[in-house]
Amino acid sequence: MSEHTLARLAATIKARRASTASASYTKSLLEKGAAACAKKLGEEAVETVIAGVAESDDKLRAEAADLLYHLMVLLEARNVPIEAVFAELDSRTAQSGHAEKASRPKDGSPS
Ligand SMILES: N=c1c2ncn([C@@H]3O[C@H](COP(=O)(O)OP(=O)(O)OP(=O)(O)O)[C@@H](O)[C@H]3O)c2ncn1[C@@H]1O[C@H](COP(=O)(O)O)[C@@H](O)[C@H]1O
Repeated sequence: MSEHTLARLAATIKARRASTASASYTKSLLEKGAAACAKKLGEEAVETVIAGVAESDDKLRAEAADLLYHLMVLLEARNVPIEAVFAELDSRTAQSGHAEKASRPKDGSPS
């Protein structure tokens, strides 16, 4: 799993919205609207939490994959590009780098 995996999945989900194929779970979910997609994401989040507390690593991995998929579907339903989420994360990394530098003593000695 990488940023590219998520970007590829986002592109597939977007393509499913425009698809005329009837047998797409993604398309049927998107057609129900953002509120239904958000509800589904909430269910998957709860399942992931339960797996994180009380189930096997395999189960947690599977639930985490479901959770990411449903997050991507919600982003598509709301027309929020995954690249905007990546940019948000990148800006936080940059900010925390600045915060680290700012908290270092000016003479460079260890704190
Ligand atoms: N990554 C996923 C993916 N992860 C989870 N899911 C589906 O999400 C659902 C979540 O599990 P549940 O047990 O809650 O499902 P359910 O009871 O069948 O669902 P509901 O009726 O409650 O909505 C399952 O139906 C899974 O198949 C996914 N469905 C599709 N994809 C990918 O999305 C792309 C488009 O797929 P299609 O929509 O099938 O064309 C492809 O690349 C797929 O691999």
